[in-house]
Amino acid sequence: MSDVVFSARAVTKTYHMGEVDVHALRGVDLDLRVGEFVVLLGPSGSGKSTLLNILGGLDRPSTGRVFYREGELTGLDDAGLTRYRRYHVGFVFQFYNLIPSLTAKENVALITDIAPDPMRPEEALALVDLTPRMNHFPAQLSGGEQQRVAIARAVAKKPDVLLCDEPTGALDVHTGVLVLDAISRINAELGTTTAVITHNAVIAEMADRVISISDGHISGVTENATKRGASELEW
Ligand SMILES: Nc1ncnc2c1ncn2[C@@H]1O[C@H](COP(=O)(O)OP(=O)(O)OP(=O)(O)O)[C@@H](O)[C@H]1O
Repeated sequence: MSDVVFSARAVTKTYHMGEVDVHALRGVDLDLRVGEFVVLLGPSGSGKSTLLNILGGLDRPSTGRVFYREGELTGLDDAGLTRYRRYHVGFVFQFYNLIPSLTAKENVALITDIAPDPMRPEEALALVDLTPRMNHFPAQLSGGEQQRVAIARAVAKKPDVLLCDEPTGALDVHTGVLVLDAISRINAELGTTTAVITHNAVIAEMADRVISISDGHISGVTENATKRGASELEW
């Protein structure tokens, strides 16, 4: 069996803004392997979110092809992409998007209620060290705790891939480290292929591989001979 989860081939994305064409991706070739922890590193506007959204089936390339395991995402219709996202992908964004009137456990249960083979909400919250806060509402949790609820919600359906867009963007260092630690533990313990977008080069030290993106291109790929744990990072 191939160890490749995603393959992107000659992927471009152009946004047409009135008279102006914005070339967000200018020809990306990329393979992501089963179980790896990848950081997508690049400056603002370089195309990181666009690439992650295409891999996650939230958006489509303008040209090029994207494969997920033995299927082709670029061959799916909208219903197919929705199924793909629902069953295979967990997303974590910079802002947590929790429902304020539901507790942490209830926010996670929203997903576990519709997934085919989920873990229990309690289990997902234990993975991110939030057992004691399970019955708290978002307003009663710190930013980092809310982000960990969002991570629990993303992984509770046991997705194959976890895609995180600036998960620590709104957090201070200490809280950011706790969030990154939760993400890397999930990658290690569940084997969930994980991609994290950041423009913070320090975070790249946690990854198996660092994919550098600039101006819509992949400008470099490096393997980290040794990975650093989240608690060893400082920025
Ligand atoms: N929906 C859209 N419509 C028009 N242009 C867009 C859209 N989404 C992204 N872009 C443009 O595409 C380019 C790449 O954006 P993208 O969000 O992928 O970059 P990024 O590297 O994730 O940036 P950041 O770190 O600031 O989030 C930018 O020039 C952006 O303005």
